[in-house]
Amino acid sequence: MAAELTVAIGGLGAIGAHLARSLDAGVQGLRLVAVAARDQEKARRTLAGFRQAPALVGLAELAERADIVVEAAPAAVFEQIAEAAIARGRIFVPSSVGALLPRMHLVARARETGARIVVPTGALLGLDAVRAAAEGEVASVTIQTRKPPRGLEGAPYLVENGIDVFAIREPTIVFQGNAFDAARGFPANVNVAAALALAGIGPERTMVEIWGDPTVTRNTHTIKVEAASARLTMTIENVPSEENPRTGKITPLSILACLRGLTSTLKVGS
Ligand SMILES: NC(=O)C1=CN([C@@H]2O[C@H](COP(=O)(O)OP(=O)(O)OC[C@H]3O[C@@H](n4cnc5c(N)ncnc54)[C@H](OP(=O)(O)O)[C@@H]3O)[C@@H](O)[C@H]2O)C=CC1
Ligand SMILES: O=C([O-])CC(=O)C(=O)O
Repeated sequence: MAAELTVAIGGLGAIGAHLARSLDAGVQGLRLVAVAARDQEKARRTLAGFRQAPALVGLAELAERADIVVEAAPAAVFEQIAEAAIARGRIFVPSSVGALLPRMHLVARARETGARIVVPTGALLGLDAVRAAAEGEVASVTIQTRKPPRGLEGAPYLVENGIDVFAIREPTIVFQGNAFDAARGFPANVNVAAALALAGIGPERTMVEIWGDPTVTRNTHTIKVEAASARLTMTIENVPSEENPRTGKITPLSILACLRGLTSTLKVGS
């Protein structure tokens, strides 16, 4: 039987709190040992009913406590969590994947320390097929994201361009460009585009459209891939989570599935 891996989570919001609860309920081969949050009182309330409460520690300390460090915090504190985890040679599982794109030196650093960076599929789908296609020739990869306008609120690109999401009355394209620029302009919104770029042909060639769409109630992502081996068109319609409408409910579930894959005897999907 595979040895048990310990898990630490940075952030106890829509993703982190859900994931922490699931791990506390018991997952074969994984044990939650530490978490970090900003509001310590709120974190204590979240952890109050746990069967085995994890230690509440600072962001940089997560890496000292566990084999796997899951980042589930705002992109602004990504580096603090990532650098410590990679320096200690841990398995680093990022949620704020958009924050990884401009920091690819972390991958080189991980190579030196023996750390691994495991990007979960998150709120997206089909990264197994994209990775397979990218082993051969790929002509193009595009992703179209449609969100209820309030789910885009506060994105730096919209602020810089004077776009008021609350004034959007009909489906409106608010961004068109590559995944690198999308991640910079929408750091809390298009982690999915960043993950797609890393799975396939990179952030410069992966093209992104973002729509503010008052006709949708779900965060909807459609990927199209034109490859020598296959043509893929896939759509996922994510139910926004109560805690954070920008984040689809499937995200913590995807990370849990990813963590299970790190220890399970039977692993399905590439
Ligand atoms: N890869 C993917 O497919 C997806 C990725 N994401 C990304 O995942 C990340 C987390 O998302 P989500 O869970 O919805 O975010 P939330 O805003 O719901 O939660 C963020 C958590 O981080 C904590 N936090 C904030 N600042 C600090 C700090 N300085 N130290 C410790 N903890 C801190 C907050 O603490 P407190 O509660 O005390 O305020 C909160 O618990 C985001 O970057 C988001 O964009 C989201 C959806 C899909
Ligand atoms: O990509 C993201 O950051 C989140 C998202 O769209 C979703 O959860 O559907």
